[in-house]
Amino acid sequence: MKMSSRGLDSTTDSTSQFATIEKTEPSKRYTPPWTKPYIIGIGGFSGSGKTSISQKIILELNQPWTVLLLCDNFYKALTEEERKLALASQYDFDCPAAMDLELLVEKLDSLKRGKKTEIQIYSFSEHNRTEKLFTIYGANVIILEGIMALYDQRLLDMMDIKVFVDTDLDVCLARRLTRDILYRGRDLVGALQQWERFVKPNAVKHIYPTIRNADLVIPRGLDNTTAIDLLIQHVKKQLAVKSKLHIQRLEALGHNFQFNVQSCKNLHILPSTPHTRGIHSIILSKKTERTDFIFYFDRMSNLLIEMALDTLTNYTSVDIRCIKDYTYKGLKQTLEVIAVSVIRSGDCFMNSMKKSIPDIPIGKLLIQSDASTGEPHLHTESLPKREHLAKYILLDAQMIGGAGAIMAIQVLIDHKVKQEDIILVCYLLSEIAMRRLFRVFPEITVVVGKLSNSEEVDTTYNMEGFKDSDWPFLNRFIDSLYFGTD
Ligand SMILES: Nc1ncnc2c1ncn2[C@@H]1O[C@H](COP(=O)(O)OP(=O)(O)O)[C@@H](O)[C@H]1O
Ligand SMILES: O=c1ccn([C@@H]2O[C@H](COP(=O)(O)O)[C@@H](O)[C@H]2O)c(=O)[nH]1
Repeated sequence: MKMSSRGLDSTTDSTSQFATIEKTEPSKRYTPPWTKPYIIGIGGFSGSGKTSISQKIILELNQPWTVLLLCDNFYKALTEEERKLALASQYDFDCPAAMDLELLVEKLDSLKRGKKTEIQIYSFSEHNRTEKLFTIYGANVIILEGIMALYDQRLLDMMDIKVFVDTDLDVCLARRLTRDILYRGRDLVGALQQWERFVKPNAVKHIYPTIRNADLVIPRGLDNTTAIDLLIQHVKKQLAVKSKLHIQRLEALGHNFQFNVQSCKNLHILPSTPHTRGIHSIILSKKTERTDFIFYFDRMSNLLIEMALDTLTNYTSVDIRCIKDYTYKGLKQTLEVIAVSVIRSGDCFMNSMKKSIPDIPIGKLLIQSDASTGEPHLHTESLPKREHLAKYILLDAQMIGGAGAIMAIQVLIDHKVKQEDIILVCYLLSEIAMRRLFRVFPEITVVVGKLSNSEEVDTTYNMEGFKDSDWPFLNRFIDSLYFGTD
């Protein structure tokens, strides 16, 4: 195993960089974790075990949004003539010119900047790109794997660690033959001809020299468990540093930020009346029965959804002809309204949402906190596609640290939704979460059932993580909505 000091143990560098950011611009900056994915490049000969090692890393890292990006998807589209040669095993797929490296650089750059990126899938039996698209958004870790992964300087510059899998060429041939015949629709004679004429000479000429770009060399491929474990431990350590920095940034957001609840025109808190206090009393009580909770939470969500709809100003005048030729000067919505639920607690509002706008388009986001770091992770996003402007009502029942809500809003913004078109509806919101939200997104509108201060909620929690003292009853009831248990 060979290691250089470049890729491994760069922990101190990233920490000091963070300190500089905080010093120059105290706590205002927020960088969503997926805009800085950790990129691992894995190069080596065909059949050396690159894909198998990548799969092992994915399994062991067990990180949401780890993406395997195959260089194989970037073979250039073939002409009819070239395709005939390829089908006869007479086409050279192993020289750098066979690959669309420009496109690969463009796509990796897009992913590195946290953009939603579409990759066309390649068919080995057709020797061509298919119509099938693979969409990647919000990757935490990207593994770029392929024979040319360590070839282009622009790709190397984007990688956090570069790995070369150094397996003996004869072993590679044996493994490649079995795989290509079994899974890639090839026959023995053609596969051997291709190997002798193109694969082997190019491996020596173009691929082996890329070993010098590697931070880590893994001899014997998948069999080298020591080297693979070392790599996995290193990546885990780097990811832990990254998520610690992210949490520190998030935590800093709420501090030293003077925020006046009374004068914020974008914050709408449900007026405290005997009626609304009566509903809070039922919802917040530990003793409330499940059926009562569901009934009164539904009442509460009706009130909050009505409030949210009242904040919309995008109306145009219309003349309504009534009976006896009376004309009513009415109003009509000019923008479509879309509901986005943060699974699962946001779903508690869905009933009321559909009662107000029956055919409302619905999007879903699944954001969960990592139990050990407290860092929120985006697991699923499905948003209705819209070319035109729309208003987005984002629904989440409770917010303590605000990290999940910040991430949810950032996802909408990444989908080209403007801050001023987002209305966040939340039943319970802690003051710290509110300060963080407005610090990062001052233009959003927030509709709240009840603002909770530190007397009601222990704000020393781990961002979105819950302690026993943090509103566990609401979680219990949200669970009961789904699973029918108390
Ligand atoms: N250490 C190993 N022992 C046995 N078979 C292996 C080993 N590593 C990989 N293989 C098999 O060899 C073939 C090629 O491995 P793969 O990971 O696809 O290589 P690459 O992506 O570098 O072309 C696959 O069928 C894989 O299952
Ligand atoms: O249409 C194609 C495209 C590529 N190849 C061969 O694939 C390997 C690279 O893939 P690995 O997964 O790294 O083995 C390359 O050596 C090409 O010869 C192909 O046969 N047909």
